[in-house]
Amino acid sequence: MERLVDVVVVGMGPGGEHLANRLAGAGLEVAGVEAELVGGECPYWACVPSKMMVRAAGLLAEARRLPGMGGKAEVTADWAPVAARIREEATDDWDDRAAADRFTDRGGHLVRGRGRLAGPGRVAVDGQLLTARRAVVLATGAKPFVPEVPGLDGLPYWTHRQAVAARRLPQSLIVLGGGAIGLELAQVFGRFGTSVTVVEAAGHLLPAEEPEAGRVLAEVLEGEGTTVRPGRTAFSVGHRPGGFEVTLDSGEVLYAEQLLVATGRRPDLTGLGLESVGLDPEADAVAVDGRMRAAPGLWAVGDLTGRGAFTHVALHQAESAVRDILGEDPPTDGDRAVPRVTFTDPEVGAVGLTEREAVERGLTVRTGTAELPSSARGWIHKRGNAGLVKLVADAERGVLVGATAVGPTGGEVLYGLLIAVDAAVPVTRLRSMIHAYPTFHGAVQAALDDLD
Ligand SMILES: Cc1cc2nc3c(=O)[nH]c(=O)nc-3n(C[C@H](O)[C@H](O)[C@H](O)COP(=O)(O)OP(=O)(O)OC[C@H]3O[C@@H](n4cnc5c(N)ncnc54)[C@H](O)[C@@H]3O)c2cc1C
Ligand SMILES: NC(=O)c1ccc[n+]([C@@H]2O[C@H](COP(=O)([O-])OP(=O)(O)OC[C@H]3O[C@@H](n4cnc5c(N)ncnc54)[C@H](O)[C@@H]3O)[C@@H](O)[C@H]2O)c1
Repeated sequence: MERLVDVVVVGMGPGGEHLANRLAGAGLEVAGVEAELVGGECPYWACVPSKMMVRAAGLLAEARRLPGMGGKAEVTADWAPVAARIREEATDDWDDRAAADRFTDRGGHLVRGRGRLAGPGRVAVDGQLLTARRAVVLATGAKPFVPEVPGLDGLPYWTHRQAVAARRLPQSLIVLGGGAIGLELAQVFGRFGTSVTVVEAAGHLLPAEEPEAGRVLAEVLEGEGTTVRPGRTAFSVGHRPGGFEVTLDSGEVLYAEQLLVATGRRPDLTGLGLESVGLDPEADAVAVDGRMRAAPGLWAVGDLTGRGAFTHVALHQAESAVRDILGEDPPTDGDRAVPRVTFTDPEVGAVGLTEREAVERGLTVRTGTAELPSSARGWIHKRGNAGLVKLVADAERGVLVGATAVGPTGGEVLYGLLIAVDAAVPVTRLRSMIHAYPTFHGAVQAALDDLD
């Protein structure tokens, strides 16, 4: 069976769904191909349910902070309402009817199945051939990267999907990987009573961010009873009834009821038929230009492009591709400053370059740091006030090229820093601004003063 449309979108996660809905809404004939659920990873197994978990765990932590601050509370953690909320409110029990209807109500043609390029402008899906007059867009996301650890293959370990769908929490958990997924979930489970150990290969947690952020997180997690093993990897893994046995490269042996592998996500290009359009199926990601073009008539957006695996990046890229496909005014720049927030407590908000990245680029780097507990708001806040603001400036241009805000609202404090970095606001101008008192973002002023 063959079908001719204007645009074929392969993969209907945040990137593909946004693009398909926008183009269908603009009157184009759009076929959206989806192998699992319309909406992709973010609403069903990632951002949304994990942030519901984070919110619940945050409430427990705040209640436990009451003594010495405002009374006392007897806190009894209960996973049942979290599991129910994930099923009923976040995922409709992993049913994508609402998202599918949003697309088809706009006139979109939803094709269930796994799409594969079959030459320029052509996509094959289970015996059906879709031909695009105007564009094919790849938006197939990424898959968990599981390291080759002896014994691990074939064992019933968790990825984030099983963690998010858990109806019952394990008594103990080893988390392999101290990045965003590992730390958000480790803290949630720890606060609900699971005994958690985090194993991170790099020298500090959250190695993509400033080391100071990783150190603050390690202190907070350890203070909550979580064991942290930075600079360690798994040497071997075994499993018997009752749980997992993980031997670290140091020789230490860890035991736990469950193992969560959170060692990164990678674009999965296998089976996409990239060779049929002259692209390398062995590449790490699908390379794109500033308009998200991958080849003539072919666009790619989202995690698949390897350019920052965040929903907001997928949406931004999708909008660039939409405008390019519609032939509208120049598409939005693909090189804007990318904000990143890890939703631990404290949150880690970051934008632009870390100090090390700035030095590696040969910039004349100045850094300024302010500790949150010694800021006015941090001191008032008291329990749960761990955090800092770190700024990275290019001294020659007199602008910030990177910034990190760790704290109870680090992701929100980030907004001002995002504007400063993205718009290259001169440091002299930032210093002359008035910061409201007493706010967490007030610490930015002290960090600016520290740049000298
Ligand atoms: C636990 C977790 C928490 C996260 N939290 C956040 C967060 O708080 N904030 C944030 O910004 N990001 C977060 N992320 C990252 C975010 O989920 C991704 O960046 C985002 O989902 C990427 O969107 P995408 O459209 O590129 O791909 P995906 O969401 O992966 O969607 C790709 C879709 O393509 C489909 N597909 C794949 N191959 C084919 C094929 N051949 N044919 C048809 N369909 C196919 C898949 O089934 C899927 O539905 C989190 C990720 C995880 C795992
Ligand atoms: N809040 C958010 O926006 C959010 C939340 C979760 C995930 N995400 C996205 O999902 C992506 C994947 O998340 P992730 O946490 O899996 O990846 P990640 O790359 O952020 O972290 C993986 C960690 O695992 C470590 N690691 C790798 N191999 C290891 C090994 N053998 N033993 C021990 N440690 C090992 C790495 O050093 C790294 O710190 C992230 O890049 C992020 O973009 C975003």
